[in-house]
Amino acid sequence: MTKSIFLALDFPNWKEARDFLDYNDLHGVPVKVGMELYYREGPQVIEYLKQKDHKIFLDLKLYDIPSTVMKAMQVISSLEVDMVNIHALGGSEMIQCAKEGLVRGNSSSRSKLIAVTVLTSMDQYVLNNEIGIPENVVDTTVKLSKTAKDNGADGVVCSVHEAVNIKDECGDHFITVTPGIRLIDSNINDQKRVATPSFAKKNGSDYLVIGRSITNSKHPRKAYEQAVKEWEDLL
Ligand SMILES: O=C(O)c1cc(=O)[nH]c(=O)n1[C@@H]1O[C@H](COP(=O)(O)O)[C@@H](O)[C@H]1O
Repeated sequence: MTKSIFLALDFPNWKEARDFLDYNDLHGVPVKVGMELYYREGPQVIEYLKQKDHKIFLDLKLYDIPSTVMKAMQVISSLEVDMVNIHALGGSEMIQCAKEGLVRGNSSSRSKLIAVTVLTSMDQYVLNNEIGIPENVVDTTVKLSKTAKDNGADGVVCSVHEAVNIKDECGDHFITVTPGIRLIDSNINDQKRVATPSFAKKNGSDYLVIGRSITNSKHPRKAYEQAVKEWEDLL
């Protein structure tokens, strides 16, 4: 799959998501389906989006004991999405089981397994004082990325600010997916580690995830085009 921007479809139901895509003429753009939409609509939302030729990142961030994650991934693999994610914090055995589940569910699975490192809504203070991880954010994301890679993940979710370090340690083929993207003048909301699309491109991101900078914009189509332009100017 070519490097691209996933539009986060953080909507409460398929009708709202579909109306947004239709009204703003965003047919066929790569999309991310997260917990809110998936928990409401279930697997049929994936089928609807496939029928409309969207590439799909299914963002359910699995994080549980290894056998549970394996069985869940077995089910998810039948959806044949382009990317699916887990939390790297689940550790090596859970990551291996996620991969194993994808293969058991569908031996020719083409879904990329992506591990979330440190959520972009967290900063150094939270990591050190609330979670109890003493290292800084960059070292933590790099360590989690190495664990993810060594145990079968195809890439990670991280912020733009760690992507170069992760590429240095894990190699250029190891995928970096970066949310926390803001167009200039957008509200950062609950995100802490943010960056613009052009900064992301220069700093080791393979895929961007953008939600509210586009969905809350007065002109979502224009906002999407601006993001793509910033991104593609640098390709
Ligand atoms: O896995 C993700 O997609 C994810 C990981 C992360 O660390 N941070 C993060 O924001 N996300 C998702 O990326 C999207 C970002 O949305 P906006 O902040 O509105 O652009 C949301 O759907 C989040 O669930």
